[in-house]
Amino acid sequence: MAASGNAENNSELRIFGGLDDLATDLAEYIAQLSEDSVKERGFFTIALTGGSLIYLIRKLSEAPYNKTVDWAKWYVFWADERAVAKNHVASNYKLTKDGFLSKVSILNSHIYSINDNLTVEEAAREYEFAIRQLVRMRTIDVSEHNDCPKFDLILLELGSDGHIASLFPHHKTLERKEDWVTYITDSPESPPERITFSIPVINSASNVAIVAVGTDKAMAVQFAVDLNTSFDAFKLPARLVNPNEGKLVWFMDKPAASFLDSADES
Ligand SMILES: O=C1O[C@H](COP(=O)(O)O)[C@@H](O)[C@H](O)[C@H]1O
Repeated sequence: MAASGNAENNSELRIFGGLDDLATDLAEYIAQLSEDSVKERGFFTIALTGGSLIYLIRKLSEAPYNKTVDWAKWYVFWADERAVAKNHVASNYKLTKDGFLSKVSILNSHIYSINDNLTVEEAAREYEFAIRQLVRMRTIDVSEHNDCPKFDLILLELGSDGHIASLFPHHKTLERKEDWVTYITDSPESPPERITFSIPVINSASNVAIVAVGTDKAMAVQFAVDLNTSFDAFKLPARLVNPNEGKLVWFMDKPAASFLDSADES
């Protein structure tokens, strides 16, 4: 693995020769954050997304983590969801349940999936309300910077157009400052209706990790990571990820990192 950091914005790039090494390191990173959060606050609040990410966190359900992680302290959320039934192949909940949740002992009452029986607007409001209750009880920490929830970890996957969660280039959701959870009805990727965390919520997390794998992500990675290049961030939502008080770690394979100078060092 090649690693490099940027002290100015508290970010780190981890570049791996293969997906198995990436998955091993990602599992260790999540397990360590879980241990630290449980020690510090008694809970671990994690927001997941869809894509190949769920396959890449599979090692958490294997030894030693299946035994060593304090699963009873986990609270699981989704940073985005597609407006489809929970048993639909495009559902991020289904993907996560089949690939991860069904293999570890997280309490059902700690799994906060997004309601698939409402309009996206209603589902977003309901989800935000549930998160507000958990912030009030301090199960989810609160940001000292604003009143936003401070998740212990938000785990995102980069889209080849630079989208993260369901925040797409040039979309008006990128400007939402007040909403914690918002919705779209015109996603450029199917399905068109989706629910998503807003940028302020993502940037209020204690830790944000972005996974990028494959050559089709290389261009988006370059513009998201190289903050010295002038570039309109609204064209590339991942560039807007800059945790206020937290840390950002990128996990990528060599093809995704191939346009970065640091990729040559590994
Ligand atoms: O639509 C989505 O895409 C991203 C990942 O992008 P992909 O092009 O690699 O599939 C995913 O993280 C997000 O949760 C999802 O809804």
